[in-house]
Order: sequence, then structure tokens, then C-alpha cells
Amino acid sequence: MGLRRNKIAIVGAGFTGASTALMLAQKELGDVVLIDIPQLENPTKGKALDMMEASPVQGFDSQITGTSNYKDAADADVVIITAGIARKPGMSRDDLVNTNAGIVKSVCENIKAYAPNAIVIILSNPVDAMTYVAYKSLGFPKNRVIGQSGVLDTARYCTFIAQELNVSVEDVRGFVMGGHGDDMVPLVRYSSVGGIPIDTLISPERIQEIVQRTRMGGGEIVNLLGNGSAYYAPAASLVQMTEAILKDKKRIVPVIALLEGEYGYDHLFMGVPTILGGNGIERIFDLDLTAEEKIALDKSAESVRNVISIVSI
Ligand SMILES: NC(=O)C1=CN([C@@H]2O[C@H](COP(=O)(O)OP(=O)(O)OC[C@H]3O[C@@H](n4cnc5c(N)ncnc54)[C@H](O)[C@@H]3O)[C@@H](O)[C@H]2O)C=CC1
Ligand SMILES: O=C([O-])CC(=O)C(=O)O
Repeated sequence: MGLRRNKIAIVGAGFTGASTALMLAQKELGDVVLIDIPQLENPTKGKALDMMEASPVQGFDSQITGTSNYKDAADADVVIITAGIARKPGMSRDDLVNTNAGIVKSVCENIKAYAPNAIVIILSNPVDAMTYVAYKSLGFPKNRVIGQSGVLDTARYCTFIAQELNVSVEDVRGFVMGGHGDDMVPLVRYSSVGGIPIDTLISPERIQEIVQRTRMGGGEIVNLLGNGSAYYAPAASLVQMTEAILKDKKRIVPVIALLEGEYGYDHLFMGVPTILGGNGIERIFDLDLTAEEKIALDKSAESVRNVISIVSI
């Protein structure tokens, strides 16, 4: 019997889903199945075929299939959920909660039926609450239900630090935790370039501006695009998470995880630093925080709780 390739299903073939499919294939992380609603089956097939026709030019052998039939996603190793509506200028991510909760729930019923052993990554917003909806709907163990926020928020934070110091992005380290909203918590104390703490190189005022720009990073793109939200950096973030899982890399990345006592929170889904590997979330780092950091995290946790409290499953 030949070796089996990894299979990655992406539900939602819009801006983020399609960008993710192409980036996954370019890295040959597995065969990709792109799923959207039956009314969009032809455009979904068209996107997949267009990407396949890039493969001889770019030299990748991953197969990309467009479909509206979950049977094509049977036994996927990783399923990525990007289905739902995106915000427009003037809206908050939380305004999407009721529409997207219904969509994520129905998507999860299909995942449960066709890919019961998959590790599931949720992108749909408001993503902390949608990860909770997915966890409840799937009934999978908590290590296999993972929300994407912190990789993207950290990427934005690191972009701004690299630009501020005019240094390589490869040398910037740091992370953002908390909910994926305007009160997320970039951890300045744990941020460095080439091992040098950033607060020895950047003034407190500029650091605060970078922190604030990071918090509003999604909104900055929404306002510039005018008719949707970011997709290139979100797709890159999903690819990093998928790669960590499929290659069992044990990357240390912030992701949305079910907290059961960590940081003093119980039954809450929120972004925290974790080890991401072949078993999904393999460990949560429960770091000591300063009083100021804890106050900021409490505020973010309260925002997430408020959104989750209005979700009906
Ligand atoms: N967590 C994060 O960091 C980020 C979250 N997002 C969120 O991701 C979601 C998707 O964003 P985009 O791709 O830009 O939106 P989009 O509108 O381009 O694509 C969404 C796709 O989902 C599909 N869809 C809707 N209901 C479906 C269902 N029941 N089954 C299958 N497919 C379904 C739509 O037909 C559409 O093609 C939004 O909720 C957005 O807010 C986007 C970027 C970052
Ligand atoms: O801002 C949005 O609505 C999309 C998103 O979550 C992000 O780009 O961070």
C-alpha cells in the first residue's frame, strides 16, 4: 500500500479560504479540499481549477478540489473553518456573532459526520466565541479544537516592531494573548529583537502606539479595503498552524484554547501561548503575569465572556 498524503479541508472558499488553499498547496502540506455552499459550487470548482493550473508553473503536486459535498472531505486530517460573513467598515467582529454561530454550528455537524478524527482550526469571527461554538457542536476533545487569533495578531505586532527598528522580521520575537478584539494583550515584556528586549530600544510612548496599532490591526485593514477584511496574513497564519500540526513541529504559538483554570479562567476560550504539534494543542503555558498584564487580560476575558454569553447553541 502506498503512503497516504495529508488531507486538509477548508470550509468557506472566500477570500481567506481560497488564499489559504493556495498557500497550503504551494508548501505541499497535503491535498486540499475547498468547500462552500451548493449555490457557489461552480465558483468554488473554478477557484480550485485555477489554482491547479498554477501548479505546473510553481511546481507543486498537491491536489486542490472544489466542492459543496462534505463526502470529498472524508477523513481529513485537518479541517479549517473560514465559513461565514466578514465585517465591513463601522462594524465590530462581535456584530457577526449570530449569523456566524449558525453557520459554524451547521458546518461542524458535517465535520463530525465526515471527519471525526480531524484537528479543527476555526477562523470565523468573532473567533473566540466561534471556537466555543465549534467545541460544543463537535464534541471533540479540547486539544483538537483550536481558534486562530494569536498567530495573526503576533504577526502584525512583529511587523510593526521590525518597521520601527528597520530590522529583519526574522529576528523579532513576541506574542499577543487574550481575545481577538480591540483589548487583546501584546506582551511587551516578552518581546525582543535578536534577544534584545524591545523596551531597551524603543521609547515607552512608541511602544504604546505599536501596541494600540496591533489591537486595531484588523480594523485598519477593514477600513482600507472598504468591503471586507484581511486575508493574506490570516491565511499565512492558518498555514503556519496547519504546518505545525501536520509536521508535528511543536511550535510555540498563541492560539485560542479552552481554559480550565489557566490564568484563573474556567470554561473560557481565549488566546494563550501553547505548544502546537501532531496532537493539536499539546500544552498551554500558564505564565506568571504582572498585575498590570493581568488587569489587561481580565478586561479582554470579560469582552470574550460577554460575546459568548449571547450565543445560543
Ligand atoms: N480569526 C481571524 O483572525 C480572522 C477571521 N476572519 C473571519 O473569517 C471569516 C471569513 O472571512 P473571508 O474569507 O474574508 O469572508 P468571505 O465572505 O470572503 O468568505 C466566506 C465564505 O464562507 C462561505 N460560507 C458561508 N456559509 C457557509 C456554509 N454554511 N458552508 C460553507 N461555506 C459557507 C461563503 O459563501 C463565502 O464564500 C469571517 O467571519 C471573518 O471575519 C477573517 C480574517 C482573520
Ligand atoms: O478584522 C476583521 O474583521 C478580520 C480579523 O479578524 C482580522 O483581520 O484580524
